[in-house]
Amino acid sequence: MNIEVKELSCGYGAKVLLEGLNLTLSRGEILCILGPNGVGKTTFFKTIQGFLKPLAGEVYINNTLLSRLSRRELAQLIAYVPQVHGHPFSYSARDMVLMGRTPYLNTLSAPGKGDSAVCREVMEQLGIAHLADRCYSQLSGGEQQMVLIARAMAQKPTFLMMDEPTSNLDYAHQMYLLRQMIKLRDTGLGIMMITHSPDQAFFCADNVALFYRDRRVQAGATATVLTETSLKDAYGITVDLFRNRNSAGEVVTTCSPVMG
Ligand SMILES: Nc1ncnc2c1ncn2[C@@H]1O[C@H](COP(=O)(O)OP(=O)(O)OP(=O)(O)O)[C@@H](O)[C@H]1O
Repeated sequence: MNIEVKELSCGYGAKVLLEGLNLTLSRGEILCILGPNGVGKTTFFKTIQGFLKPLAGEVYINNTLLSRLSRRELAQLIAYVPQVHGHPFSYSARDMVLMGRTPYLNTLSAPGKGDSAVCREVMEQLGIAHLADRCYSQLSGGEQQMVLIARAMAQKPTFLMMDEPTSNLDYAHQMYLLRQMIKLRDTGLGIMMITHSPDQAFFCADNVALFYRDRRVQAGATATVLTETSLKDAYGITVDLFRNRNSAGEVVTTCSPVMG
């Protein structure tokens, strides 16, 4: 089972942002998408989820052309965690998570006990069960972020797409979330995640796709794609990469910008 992108070009009409993109996300894999602001990462996500037509090329989900899948079929395969923004309605956090069950409900049917049990389970798994009765719009940005992730997990997808999921989280919650992603990856989920942090990619990604301003995308194993040269090329800043053993004995790569 995989998402396969073949010779994909995406953008808006005459505004081409990416060209000739080839990559695959398999189950049990984390793929991080990196690149400068405005380069087309979210546009790529919209294209993969069928909200935007490809300008050229194809997207296949489990060998089926994306355009052949219904919205319901797609929602049972791919869950999306958007960037946090205000929600005008006063739903409880529990009801927000319950919305993740929509792809499994028939028209006019309400969520049942099984759906509630799934929601309870994912909220517990993500450590946010205590937020269930709180009003979503009154939660902090980080708490809202975790609720949106729980909603996506309640969808019981094969693939999870996350747009900067750690942007509102404090340092401890960032690490907690990345560890959860690794656990979910190990249960067979395929995860595609946009991040602005090469360190996060080094921490959790099996593969990365680095988007450049000139429409190029370099995709492959994290250590092969993210180098001092490619990061300078993509972001225009000099960085040093350090490969060390941490106090737990794990080999880790970290990235440090060179000032001046
Ligand atoms: N509906 C639209 N029509 C035309 N251009 C758009 C539309 N939506 C976004 N854009 C433009 O497309 C470009 C890429 O936007 P996108 O949100 O994909 O970038 P991104 O790489 O996700 O950026 P960031 O890292 O800042 O979130 C931007 O210049 C943006 O203004």
